[in-house]
Amino acid sequence: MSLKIDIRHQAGNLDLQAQFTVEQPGITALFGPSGSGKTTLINAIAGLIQPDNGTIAINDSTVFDKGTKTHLPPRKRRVGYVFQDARLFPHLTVRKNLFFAHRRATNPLPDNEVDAVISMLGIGNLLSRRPAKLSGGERQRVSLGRALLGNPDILLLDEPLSALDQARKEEILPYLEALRDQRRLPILYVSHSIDEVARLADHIVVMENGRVRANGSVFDILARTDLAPLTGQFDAGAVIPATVTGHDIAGGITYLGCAGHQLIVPLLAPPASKREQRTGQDQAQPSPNTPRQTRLHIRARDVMIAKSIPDAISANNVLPSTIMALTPVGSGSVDVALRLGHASTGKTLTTPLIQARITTWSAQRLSLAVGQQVYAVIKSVMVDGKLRDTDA
Ligand SMILES: Nc1ncnc2c1ncn2[C@@H]1O[C@H](COP(=O)(O)OP(=O)(O)OP(=O)(O)O)[C@@H](O)[C@H]1O
Repeated sequence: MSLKIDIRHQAGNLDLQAQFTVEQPGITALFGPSGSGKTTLINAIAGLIQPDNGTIAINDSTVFDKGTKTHLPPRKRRVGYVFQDARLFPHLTVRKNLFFAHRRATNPLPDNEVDAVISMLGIGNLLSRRPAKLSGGERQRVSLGRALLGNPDILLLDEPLSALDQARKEEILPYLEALRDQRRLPILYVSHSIDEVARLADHIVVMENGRVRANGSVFDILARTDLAPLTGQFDAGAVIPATVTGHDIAGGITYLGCAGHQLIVPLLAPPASKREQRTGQDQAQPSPNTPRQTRLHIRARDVMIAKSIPDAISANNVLPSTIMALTPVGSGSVDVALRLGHASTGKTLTTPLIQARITTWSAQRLSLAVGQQVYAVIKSVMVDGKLRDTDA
């Protein structure tokens, strides 16, 4: 699965010059300030607009090439598009909306997979309803189902959650995670919300003024404090992958594993319980020792640095780390990029990066330098969208 973009397009004041490749399945977020050209770019991929110049290839099939005058119409591109508003036919039931697209697709999803998609999106009980009788979140799930029934090679999502309130967003996010994890379809996801991107995306393409400013894994891009002004409301810091390895219900804590290290946070309820409670099954208690993947958002201002393992402090999470870079921020602070772990001689660390923001005075007092082995003291982390103090 691949998407190769190399286009140039002038639209009003926008001078779009975008060049990037997505080789992997999973979610690639297209992120950037309003007006940076995200929608124009995915409209070009979908075939809704024709760029002034360049090429677009989906799965090695050229869908646009100015040089050879190739411009496949949208329905021949095997692209699923979900807009901000669901755009369902109001006079048709959910079933008819879904199968309207299925019948017209050149290569529709095989019948034996249709039920799996309907069940994955939790819309089986909505099939006889009209769109007016659905919540905003349900409408977007139907819209996702409609796009998937066309059996696309790539899914384009243009801010699919932005018209929903927080509760409806929380309702639909697990379905997007299931889509990412179960169907292994490449998804290009336009979003303004860095929290959504941090939770969902595997890769990020950062756009600014019609240009691709950065392109890389979600973990590398979000650890770059030089991009923090572009990523806006995001607290400078890092997002790192972790596994929920177990719970101590009596002690009120959850154990997380990350790159061979253990972190402790206040007890987390497994997210599956929300879905199961909605379908009527009761699961009030988290089940102990159920591994699941999650992501931790660690803000730079929540990380302190110690040169040796601190004794008798309340912080539970003290992780051996190696200093990779020291970057001044303004006049009085320094961002310290840290890789988890202490490398043995001659070995290069490939563990996740985190950031600590400390005063210049502290950095000088501790004589911090690149390559030094230190300890990151993590005061709080964001897990499942909530900030959790880890020394509580
Ligand atoms: N058909 C057009 N005619 C004139 N200007 C256009 C046209 N299409 C896009 N633009 C210009 O391109 C800019 C970028 O639009 P686009 O919708 O691609 O940005 P965006 O990054 O998706 O923004 P947002 O996040 O606000 O949706 C717009 O602000 C507008 O000035």
